[in-house]
Amino acid sequence: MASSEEDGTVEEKENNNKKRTKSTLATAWLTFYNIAMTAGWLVLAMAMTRFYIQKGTHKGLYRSIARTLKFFQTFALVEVGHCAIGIVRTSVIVTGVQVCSRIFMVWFITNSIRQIQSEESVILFLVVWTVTEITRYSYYTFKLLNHLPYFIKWARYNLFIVLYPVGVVGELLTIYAALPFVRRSGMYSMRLPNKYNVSFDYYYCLIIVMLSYIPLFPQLYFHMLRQRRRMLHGEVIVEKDD
Ligand SMILES: CCCCCCCCCCCCC/C=C/C(=O)SCCNC(=O)CCNC(=O)[C@H](O)C(C)(C)COP(=O)(O)OP(=O)(O)OC[C@H]1O[C@@H](n2cnc3c(N)ncnc32)[C@H](O)[C@@H]1OP(=O)(O)O
Repeated sequence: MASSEEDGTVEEKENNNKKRTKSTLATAWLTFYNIAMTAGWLVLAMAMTRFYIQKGTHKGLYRSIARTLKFFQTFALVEVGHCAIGIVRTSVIVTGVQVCSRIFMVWFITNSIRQIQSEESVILFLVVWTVTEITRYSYYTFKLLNHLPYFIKWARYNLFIVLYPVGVVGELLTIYAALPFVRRSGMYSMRLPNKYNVSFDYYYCLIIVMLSYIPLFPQLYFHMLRQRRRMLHGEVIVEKDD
């Protein structure tokens, strides 16, 4: 009897130790990840500012930062994994839509269509993303280190009110600017007849993507407004499961 009680205690202790090791590892990884991402977006901010000061124009700016942008934005896919394995308390769907739409903008629109890289709308969403991500990742970093300055928390849960719609306008204008080039070049499209007997038109796909902002964006925006009420005003909000 005594030995089974002892066994129970040993097992409990082992389980607790395992949980603690797991959460220490998760915290260490998240701290490293958030510091790296803050640094990455700061590098982008500095590169954009330097380019503009030196050249006095935004033309050519995208090409000058393309590599760094592609690397850090693509690396954000890891965040979907964080939610999926439960080391951050965020919805996989919300994070997935956010990250995938950004990756789509970078790889399948801006990077693929040279002619639109100097559009003002590209600079608009790049500046908005950069400000957002520097604020967001530094917020997570300071929070993990238990030293969160109030102004960063304030910026995290207020700036998005303006930046989110402005970023979306930049993205939509960029996709809109891409449409004529996509139609003319027939890029990423498959016309019939072909050996797979499949037809795909990237032009119409882009129109569907633009239309999908209508139902999806308000959901992301209202999610952030709920987070704002929870974090800044301490409201208890019951979120629906994914
Ligand atoms: C394939 C093609 C698809 C096309 C589809 C097209 C449709 C697209 C429609 C909409 C497109 C939107 C495009 C986006 C544009 C822009 O980004 S514009 C720029 C402005 N953007 C923003 O302001 C972004 C706002 N969004 C976000 O912040 C997030 O991405 C989010 C996922 C939407 C919301 O964040 P969420 O994580 O839910 O909230 P938080 O309060 O920040 O965090 C909740 C808890 O989780 C912890 N946490 C999260 N991540 C981390 C981390 N990396 N490290 C540590 N901890 C993390 C966080 O601390 C919170 O913890 P608790 O305090 O314990 O709750």
